[in-house]
Amino acid sequence: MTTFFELNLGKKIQQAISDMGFEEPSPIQAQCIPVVLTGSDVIGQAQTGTGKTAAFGIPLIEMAGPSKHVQALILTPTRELAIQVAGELRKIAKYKRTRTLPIYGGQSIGSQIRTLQQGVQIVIGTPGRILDHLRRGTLKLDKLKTLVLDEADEMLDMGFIEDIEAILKETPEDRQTLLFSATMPYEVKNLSKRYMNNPQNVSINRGEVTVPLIEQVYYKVLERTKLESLSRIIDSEEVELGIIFCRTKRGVDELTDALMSRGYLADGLHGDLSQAQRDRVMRKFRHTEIQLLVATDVAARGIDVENVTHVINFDIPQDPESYVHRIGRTGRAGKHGLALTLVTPPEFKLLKQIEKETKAKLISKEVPSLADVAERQTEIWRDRLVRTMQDGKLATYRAILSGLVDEFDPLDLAAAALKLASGEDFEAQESDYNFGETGGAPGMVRFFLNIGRSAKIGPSDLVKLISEEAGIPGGAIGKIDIFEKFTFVEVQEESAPFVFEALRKSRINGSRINLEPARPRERARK
Ligand SMILES: Nc1ncnc2c1ncn2[C@@H]1O[C@H](COP(=O)(O)OP(=O)(O)OP(=O)(O)O)[C@@H](O)[C@H]1O
Ligand SMILES: [Mg+2]
Repeated sequence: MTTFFELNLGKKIQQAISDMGFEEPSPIQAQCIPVVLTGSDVIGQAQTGTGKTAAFGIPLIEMAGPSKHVQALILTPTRELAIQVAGELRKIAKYKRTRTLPIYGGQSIGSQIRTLQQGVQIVIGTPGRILDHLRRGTLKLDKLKTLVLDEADEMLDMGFIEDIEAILKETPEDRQTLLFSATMPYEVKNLSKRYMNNPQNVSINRGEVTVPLIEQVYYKVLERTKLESLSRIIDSEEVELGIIFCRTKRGVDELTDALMSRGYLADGLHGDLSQAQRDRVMRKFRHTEIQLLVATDVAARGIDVENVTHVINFDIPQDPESYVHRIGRTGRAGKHGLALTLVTPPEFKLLKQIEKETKAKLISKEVPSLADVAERQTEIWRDRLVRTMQDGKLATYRAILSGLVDEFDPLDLAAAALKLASGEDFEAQESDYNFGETGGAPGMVRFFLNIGRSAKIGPSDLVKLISEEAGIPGGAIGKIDIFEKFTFVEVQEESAPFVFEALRKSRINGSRINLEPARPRERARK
């Protein structure tokens, strides 16, 4: 087993790597770093989440000299990835202070130009904006020593190849060229030889492209009940962070809205959003302010967010490479992950093709029934409770309870605590969900709001807000049930149209309220 020490890296870099918490090099790092340091061209292939970024990042920083010219250029297919790779390089360069800069579209070109003028040694960018700078003469690559194509097969694909060739023309012939990806189809490897000089192949785990730590499952679903299937699947899983992939931008918008109105903490990411919006969504996801990131393939490659437990293909990916990269957003750096794919009948052929080309075995599971979901929820809460108890550090809570156990039944106390903590009123759900069957109050219409307890708005605030916005007396508002992620409000029938109109237009904490008259829910099958 190689250690970072044995790789003969500078002290400052070794210290930085140790600060990053890396104890030993991953296989691709152990094999690539020495070869890259000799100046060779390298084609590096290793599974998703196995540290390819540092496999080129560490030697790049090691080789960076004091000259203020751009010495290395890393190209990535998306802006988010450019930002992330730049972040990882900055960490490696923490003590050496090599100057790095991410350059991507949608960001002020002026500030990029000013930083470039001050001298940058390593640029990380997306092809379009890099070309823009080359044409303006604000970026010069004539002293470039190393060019890296991260996600190389994507970069050499039709969508990017012209831009890449145009950029290559601006670089010295004798540059070092490094290609990295988890997938490297034969044709791409062949094509890449045109741009490389006697490349060394470093390939880890030949023949097995997906990560064994990712459990792969598929569900047979029908197009028209896909959303309901997805909700049940999510509700019966313990999702810490999940990425849900859709085929189109519009699909992302629609699914995001639908999930939000069902009370999930979700937000969408695709290429038609402004850069500020894209940044905000990624930040919220990285800080776990949202639980579900709904995205197009813009998030399929390279994106590394800690604790993504689930990847869900709401729409099955169109080719096996996309599948490999999408599911690779989980199961990273030695962690387990779950990849769930929804498949409609006409898509079965695609599924078979994915299985064949990735040599992966997807297990088939049934979409859970409502009764299954209820059972799973109970299990999930039971597990969480036991885990919390076993983790200890309960002194404060025990102190609160110690005065109560003499007076009340401990089981009742525990039940009340669980009710509070779960934020779900399982008892209330029995009757309220089945509106129309066990009956909401007569003469009342119930509304469903996508704001919940997390919005920190109490019942009296809601009464005030609704009565003011809709111009109805407060007395027209009946029962309000605030759950963790959503709220039910009952309103007298004659006031309902005003409430509907008013709430549709209003915002709470800056975001649009999703509102719909509550429909009777399917009764859990017993
Ligand atoms: N030697 C190491 N020890 C521990 N963690 C590491 C090591 N190298 C990298 N990591 C961490 O592993 C995670 C995945 O690394 P990285 O994003 O470079 O994977 P990748 O191989 O580029 O994956 P992808 O194919 O999806 O782009 C990152 O969070 C990174 O910080
Ligand atoms: Mg990567």
